[in-house]
Amino acid sequence: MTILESIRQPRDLKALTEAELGELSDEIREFLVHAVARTGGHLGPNLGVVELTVALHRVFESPADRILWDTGHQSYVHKLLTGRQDFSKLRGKGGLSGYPSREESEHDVIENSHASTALGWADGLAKARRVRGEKGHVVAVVGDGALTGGMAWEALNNIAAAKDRPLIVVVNDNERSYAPTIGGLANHLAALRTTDGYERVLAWGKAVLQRTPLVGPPVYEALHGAKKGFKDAFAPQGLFEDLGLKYVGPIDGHDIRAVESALRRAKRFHGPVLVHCITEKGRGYEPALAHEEDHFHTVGVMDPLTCAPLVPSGGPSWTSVFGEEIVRIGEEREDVVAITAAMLHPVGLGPFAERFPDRVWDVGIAEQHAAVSAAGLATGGLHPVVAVYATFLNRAFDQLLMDVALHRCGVTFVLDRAGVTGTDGPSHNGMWDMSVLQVVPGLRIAAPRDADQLRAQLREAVAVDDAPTLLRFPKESAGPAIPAVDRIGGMDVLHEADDPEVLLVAVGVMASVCLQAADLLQARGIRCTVVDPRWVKPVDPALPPLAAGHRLVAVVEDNSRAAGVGSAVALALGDAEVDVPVRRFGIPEQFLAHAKRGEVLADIGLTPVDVAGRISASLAAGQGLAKQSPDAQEHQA
Ligand SMILES: Cc1ncc(C[n+]2csc(CCOP(=O)(O)OP(=O)(O)O)c2C)c(N)n1
Ligand SMILES: CC(=O)[C@@H](O)[C@H](O)COP(=O)(O)O
Ligand SMILES: [Mg+2]
Repeated sequence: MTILESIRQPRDLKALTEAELGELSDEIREFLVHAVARTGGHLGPNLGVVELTVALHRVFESPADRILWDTGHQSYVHKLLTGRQDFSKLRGKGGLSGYPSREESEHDVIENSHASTALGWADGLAKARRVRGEKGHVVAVVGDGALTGGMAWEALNNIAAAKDRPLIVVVNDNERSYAPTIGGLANHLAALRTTDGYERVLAWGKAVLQRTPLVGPPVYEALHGAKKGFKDAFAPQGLFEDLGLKYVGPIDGHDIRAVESALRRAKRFHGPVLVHCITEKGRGYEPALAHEEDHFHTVGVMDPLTCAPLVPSGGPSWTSVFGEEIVRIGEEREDVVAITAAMLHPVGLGPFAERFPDRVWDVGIAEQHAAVSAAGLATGGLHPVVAVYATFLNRAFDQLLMDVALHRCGVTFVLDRAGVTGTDGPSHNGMWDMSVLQVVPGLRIAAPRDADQLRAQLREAVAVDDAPTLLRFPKESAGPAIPAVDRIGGMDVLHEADDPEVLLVAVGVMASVCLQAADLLQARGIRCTVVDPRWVKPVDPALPPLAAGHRLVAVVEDNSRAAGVGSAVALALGDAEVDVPVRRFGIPEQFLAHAKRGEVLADIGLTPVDVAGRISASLAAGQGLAKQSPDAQEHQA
């Protein structure tokens, strides 16, 4: 039995010797590389927190002490030490989640994936403990990247204000988000890390320790106790101490003894403490360390020896199509600039940054700032393209509404990972954008159905300089081109029939589902028109008159059914007094468990067979009995 297998719960760690802890760390890294290579997942971040996680679980008594992981993508080691060692279906249907999950364990507190929230949670939990007179520590682990998010600073402002309320913030500083973390905060962390004299003092301390093994631990404690003095003498004045947090660090986050010592001192302190740990993303796995772009932040299924992908790609990704086209547009228009929220490569802006390094900004994990800054750029005469994952735009709703739309700024938002993303679980699906954004006056939303449409609609979007525009597309490959057979208004007709009964409105990537559903319906003698509205907000004025020539309208979208495109179409038909029932096919109003995208779509009935089956059942039940029937009622699927 390996040491790792012998760890069933955190308390099992306490009996291990220093040598065994070293062995355990090696075993964990070996386990992570092989397990994550089999399923895909967040490899680099987890390789970086092995010793930190072991130390946390040796010093604190989870779950009585609450250990919170910001973003949650670095919680695999925590899972391994809290009784979850079956990683065979990690992020897959029925397997472990890629993030903390309350359903999985009493040791998990926040079910996250959106960054920069853990400090706010910690603030609330610490306050609750105080009010209820409960004992126990609250510890929040936050990355240097997550610390660039505004929410983290709102929380720190509150945490620092309560001098007598214990709360421990552990900064896991690996100098990277995906790419190196940017900005004033990153510079400050670097200054704390690299002050020459301070480094020399630390090196001297380590050397003393190594020479005196018997008195090592007490000397270590004394050395760390004296650190504040050293820091004042040699390091720049700490921003955190100026704010009112006790600063402990910087600590070598791969030295379990050093981390434990720092955590124990933090635990004894009766107010807010920040422990600054220096770690290495991808630690112990050469291919990750050598990977300049992101140190294997996430990997797909791969061979752990060669790192060759084991799942064939299905053609160019949506991301790469966007990435290439925005460079072409950039060549033609000098005013087009780009913004990323710490995800330059994942959103496809890498080539643009290479070609136009002065026309792209990484603003950190700060979607709200990205939107407001874009409003400023637009007002300053440029056309910004803000590229984010769909789920993260939720953060910037108010800024899109009040700063961009109210001021009629020509800003283009590009939402990658829209719709069901699947394996990253409930918080990562980009399934709300077309609902929450319906209410934004002046905003135009495009949902391209294929790569050609993405290129064309991106160009249409950046041509709008007096209102916000937005494009959304899903994860993975863009699939084959879907030709139009006709154009009505601004909409592409994808399939026609004589005397059609059903109008299928295919939103973006759901075009292929609708075409297949139309074939299935045709086989049952039900004739369909399939139309791709291209721009789904506002509803094309040609849609209501087209709908009037059918018995039933079915809107199929990879977005929440609640208040999405289907609802907007129903509203437009109502306003135009077109009395044809509308069935809405979309994502039910629920949080979707992690599984592959295809599995999730099948579970929620967004497949051609389901769509066709439900449409023919509606018709058989008498819905849309006659074209333009005055009695037809709008149908809520
Ligand atoms: C609001 C939000 N925006 C973007 C992301 C995408 N994202 C996931 S992890 C990450 C980088 C996190 O860096 P850091 O906190 O330093 O953790 P590390 O991976 O370095 O351990 C980003 C940008 C996110 N999770 N949440
Ligand atoms: C934690 C987080 O938000 C990202 O790391 C995300 O998991 C990446 O998703 P993709 O793998 O789809 O880029
Ligand atoms: Mg980091």
